[in-house]
Amino acid sequence: MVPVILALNAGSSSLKFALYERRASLPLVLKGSVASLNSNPRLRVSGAGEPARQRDLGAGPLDIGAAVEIVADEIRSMVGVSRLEAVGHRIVHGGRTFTSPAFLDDDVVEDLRRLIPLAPIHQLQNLEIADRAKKLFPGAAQVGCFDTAFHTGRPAVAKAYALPRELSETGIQSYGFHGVSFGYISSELRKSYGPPAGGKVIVAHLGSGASLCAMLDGKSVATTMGFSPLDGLVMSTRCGSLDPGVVLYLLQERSMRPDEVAKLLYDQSGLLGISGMTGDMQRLLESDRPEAREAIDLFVYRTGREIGSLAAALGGLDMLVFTAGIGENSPAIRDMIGKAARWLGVQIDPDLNLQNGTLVSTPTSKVRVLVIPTDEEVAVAREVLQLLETR
Ligand SMILES: Nc1ncnc2c1ncn2[C@@H]1O[C@H](COP(=O)(O)OP(=O)(O)O)[C@@H](O)[C@H]1O
Ligand SMILES: CC(=O)OP(=O)(O)O
Ligand SMILES: [Mg+2]
Repeated sequence: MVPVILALNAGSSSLKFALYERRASLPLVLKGSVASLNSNPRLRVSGAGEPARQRDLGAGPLDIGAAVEIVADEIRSMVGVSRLEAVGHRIVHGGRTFTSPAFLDDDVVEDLRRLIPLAPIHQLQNLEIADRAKKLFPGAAQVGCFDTAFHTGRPAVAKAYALPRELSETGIQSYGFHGVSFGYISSELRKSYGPPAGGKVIVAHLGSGASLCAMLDGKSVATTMGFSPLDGLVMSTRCGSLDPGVVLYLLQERSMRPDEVAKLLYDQSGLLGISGMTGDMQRLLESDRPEAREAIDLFVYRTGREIGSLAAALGGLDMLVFTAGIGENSPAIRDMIGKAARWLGVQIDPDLNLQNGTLVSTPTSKVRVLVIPTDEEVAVAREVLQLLETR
C-alpha cells in the first residue's frame, strides 16, 4: 500500500483537508472541509472523482478540536492510520526563522508558540491542531508549512516600518500572510505562462481573511498584510488597515484593556462590525439591508485602493487574479472590484464573469483578469513531500 500524506488548512472560518498518495504527482484520495465554523458548520467531503457529500453539524459554533476529530474520522474511514506517513499543517506565522517547511518537533513548536501574539486567532489554533494530530496519528511526521515564507524575498523597503531601528531589529516588520495560497497561484501561473508567471501580477486572495500580493515573475514583492493578519483589506471580522491613533485612543481615552481591543479588532470588526449582521460575504450579498451594502461597499473600496497601491509598487499591471472563497465564487464582488480598477486598464466581461471560468476579462482589456481556485492543501502536500525527500 502506498503511504499517504494528509494536509490540514485551518483558516479563520474553516478547516480544509486533503489526503494524497505519497507519489511525485500526489494523486488525490480524499478532499473536504468543515466550513462556517462560527455558525451552522457544514462538513463537505469528496473522494477522487466522486461527487461531494455534505452534512450539517448543528447550529455551531464548532471548536477547532471537534472539527479535527470529525476530519480524523473521515480519514480513518478511508485509509488505515498506519498508511499515514505525514501530516502537513498550514501555519500562518513562521516569523523570521521559519522560511521553509519544518518538522514540528518540541523546539520548533516552542519557537512557534512565541508568535501566537502576532497572529492570535490563527497560530494558537494551528498549534492545537498539530498537537491533536500528533496524538491521533502517532506514527506520522508532523510538518509545518508557513504562510509568511512566500513573502521572505520581498525587498527590504517593502518589509520595513518607519519605527526606530532598535524595534525593527527585534522583528517588528511586515511579514505578509496567505503565502501558501499565493505560492500555489504562482505555480499555476508558471505552468500557463512560463518563468515570468504573467509578469506584473496582483493576486487577490479574498476569503474570510483577505490580502493582496503583488508578484513580479511569480515572486512576492509587496503585500497588504503586515506584522499580523490584521492589516490591509477589510475582512470577515478583522478591521484591516487602521490609523494606530485609533488603538491609542481606545486604550488611553476609552480605558479599554489590551485584550478587549484585540477582540474588537480581530473578532468584532470588518464586515461583521460594519453590517452588525454577519462576516459572511455570501449572506451580506443576499441581504437588502443598507448596513450590508455599506459593508460590501467598504470592502470593495478598500480593495480597489490597495490594488492601486500594489500596482504602484509593481510599476504597472499585467494581470489580476481572483482567488479564495469570495474571489472564486462571487461575480458581483469581482465586477465591483474590476470597476474600481478600471483606470488601470481592467475590463471584466460580464458574461465570462458570470460563468466563473478562468478568464473573465474582455479581449481588449489591458490587464488580463483570471479566476484561479486556490489549493492550499496540495501546496502543503508538495512542501511535505519535498521535506520528506530530503530527510
Ligand atoms: N458564492 C459566494 N458568494 C460570495 N461569497 C462567498 C461565496 N462562497 C463563499 N463565499 C465567502 O467566502 C468566505 C470564506 O472564504 P474561505 O476562503 O473559505 O475562507 P477561510 O479559508 O479564511 O476560512 C466567506 O465570507 C463566504 O461567505
Ligand atoms: C492569514 C489568514 O487570514 O488566513 P485565513 O484567511 O485563512 O483566515
Ligand atoms: Mg483560507
